[in-house]
Amino acid sequence: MNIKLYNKISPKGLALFDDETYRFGEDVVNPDGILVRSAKLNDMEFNDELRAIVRAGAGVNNLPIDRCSEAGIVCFNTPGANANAVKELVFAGMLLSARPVYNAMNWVSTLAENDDVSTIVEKEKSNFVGNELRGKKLGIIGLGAIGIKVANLALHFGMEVYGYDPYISIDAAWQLSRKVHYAKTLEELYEKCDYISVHVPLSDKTKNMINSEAIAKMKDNVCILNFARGGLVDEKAVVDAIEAGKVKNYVTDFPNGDILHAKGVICIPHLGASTPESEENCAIMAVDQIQDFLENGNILHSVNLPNVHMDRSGEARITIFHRNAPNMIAQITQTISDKGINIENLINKSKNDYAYTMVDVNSKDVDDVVKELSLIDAILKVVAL
Ligand SMILES: NC(=O)c1ccc[n+]([C@@H]2O[C@H](COP(=O)([O-])OP(=O)(O)OC[C@H]3O[C@@H](n4cnc5c(N)ncnc54)[C@H](O)[C@@H]3O)[C@@H](O)[C@H]2O)c1
Ligand SMILES: O=C(O)CC[C@@H](O)C(=O)O
Repeated sequence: MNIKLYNKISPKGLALFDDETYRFGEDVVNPDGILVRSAKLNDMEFNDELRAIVRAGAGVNNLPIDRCSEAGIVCFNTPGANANAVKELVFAGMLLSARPVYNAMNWVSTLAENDDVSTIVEKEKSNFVGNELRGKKLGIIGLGAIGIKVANLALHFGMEVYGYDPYISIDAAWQLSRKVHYAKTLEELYEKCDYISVHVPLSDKTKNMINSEAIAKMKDNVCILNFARGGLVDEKAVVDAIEAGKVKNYVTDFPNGDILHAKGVICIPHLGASTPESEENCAIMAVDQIQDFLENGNILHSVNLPNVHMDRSGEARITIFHRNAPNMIAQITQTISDKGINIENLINKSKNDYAYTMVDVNSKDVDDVVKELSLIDAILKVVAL
């Protein structure tokens, strides 16, 4: 099978590919699977053989999910695999805002070796006084893998933490410290917090959620941290609010030409997940997930289909990506039994508009069945394994 790589995928993950079955690289053509990090695949044409795209990371706004679903391509990500790395950098960002370390270090570097450095430092250090995080209020928007870790760590810094996430998962809620205050509305979080950190996916609903209206509700001198996606923040509104003295800093992992040299903006070059540890975690999860899917049809951590796992039985497995429409199981089983093939085992699960069925059958001779199933209107892709 052919796996096309975009971006640098950790060799620790790639080493898990079985050499006899897989060929991988950046120059692979007609891939069965794609592994990608931040490369934008939104406008890419995909080949018919392509069955899976795995985003080795969390955000999937660089994938055309709707178009993939219609083409029967399963999209995956690796939830939580880089969350610790991002959490740590969020605190670096918070500290860079609280204490003017960056400007102070720049100033120190202007001193000459033959200066009386220690005397000058002691005399001038009062120019670089900052605040402590302890006792300050941190608001976290989005309590997923990263938001939870940031919230829990902030408590150890002595911060008072407010969290907002109307869609929080049960797993996530279990991991969140009881000491985190539950903000019922964004307004509550905005009016209370000195630091506001955004950890939600970028979507049509969340685009520009931090805009001038939101900023107007925030406390004066607030620091806004964005380690999620540039598009979540209306950058012009933030830059204007910094100029007006309303916002102290905007710390972002997503710089661009418009904000690069703006006053009060602290730009980090998308380093949130750039640690060997998280690159390895993401790559290992991505390779495990794509291999189990391409070889067995099992799905774990897809963003357009639910988790589906079935132990192998019978002589062959038929996997079917279809619309979540009425009468699909009846049509599938009828088509198979019309060919005199017995079904050993079957699983069907759906997620929103799409569904996935795996059928284990007692015959290896399934080419005709696959062809007939492919002709059914709501079926988007059929593969025999
Ligand atoms: N800087 C980096 O390198 C880096 C690394 C990893 C992730 N990210 C970004 O961070 C985002 C979050 O990552 P994660 O791993 O925590 O994802 P996650 O899916 O575990 O968590 C996202 C959380 O946001 C919540 N949410 C969604 N819409 C919301 C809304 N309108 N208001 C409040 N909460 C909302 C969800 O319920 C979920 O709990 C990713 O989507 C990605 O864009 C950036
Ligand atoms: O791969 C990276 O370096 C960044 C990943 C990050 O943006 C994510 O969404 O997981």
